[in-house]
Amino acid sequence: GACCSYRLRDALHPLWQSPLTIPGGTRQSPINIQWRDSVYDPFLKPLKISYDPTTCLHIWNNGYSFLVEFDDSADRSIIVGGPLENQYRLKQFHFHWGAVNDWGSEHTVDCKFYPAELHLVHWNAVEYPSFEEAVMEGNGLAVIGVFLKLGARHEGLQTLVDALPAVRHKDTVIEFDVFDPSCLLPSCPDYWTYAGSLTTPPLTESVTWIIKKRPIEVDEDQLEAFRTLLFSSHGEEERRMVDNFRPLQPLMDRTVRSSFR
Ligand SMILES: COc1ccc([C@H]2OC(=S)NC2=O)c(OC)c1
Ligand SMILES: [Zn+2]
Repeated sequence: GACCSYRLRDALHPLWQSPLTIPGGTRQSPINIQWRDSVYDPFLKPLKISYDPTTCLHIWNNGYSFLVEFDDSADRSIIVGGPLENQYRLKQFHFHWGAVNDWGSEHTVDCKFYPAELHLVHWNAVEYPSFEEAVMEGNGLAVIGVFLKLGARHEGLQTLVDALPAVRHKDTVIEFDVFDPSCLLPSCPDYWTYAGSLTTPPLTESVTWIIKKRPIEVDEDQLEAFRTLLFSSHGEEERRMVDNFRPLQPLMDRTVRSSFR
């Protein structure tokens, strides 16, 4: 591949103790997005996003990342349009980040890593009865990926950052009852889209990826706050939660489409 060797791909990754690609996987994530190889698709619709901030439930540390989870028992926080055939319900969002600012994102653009990446996770509640079922289906999930770059302080993110000390250890949770995730989206509507997978076990090939072209800006203190979280539970030897991203996977027989020229 252009910017990465795949010999690692078949190794065991320290973080997950499982193969980095599922045997026979043809649409694994993350990937490098080579801007000049992406194909403008004029038939792609604008992505419509409507989130109800009161569907926010809690923040918890699941030992891989910290997740903000939402009440997905009705169509109150949804996305529709873009490359999607159906309406998808927001289930949770979380981040991936590095130990230093030179890396941390899962996807790369022209082989460039960002210090962190946000994943807004949605499931196809039109065709499937639950998130758990949708995770197993080719069109079950839609994940919006947003790159974070080092820059100005992000006021919307700060309310999340202020809650992180309460979820420092794995399996800790706090109530978080009003938050509007649209404050974490860049104003630019442009995105790339491709067919991919979850990036941690079960690695299922069920994700329609929507990767925003423009990053959002966060400051150094906010990135450092992510790095104060722990993979480890209370009472265990402390292991800092950093570098919770999966190595790049081969593009194989896929085309990345863009919503912009
Ligand atoms: C069972 O639910 C899961 C499991 C794994 C992931 C990983 O796959 C991506 S993408 N980021 C991750 O941390 C997930 O995220 C949507 C949801
Ligand atoms: Zn993720």
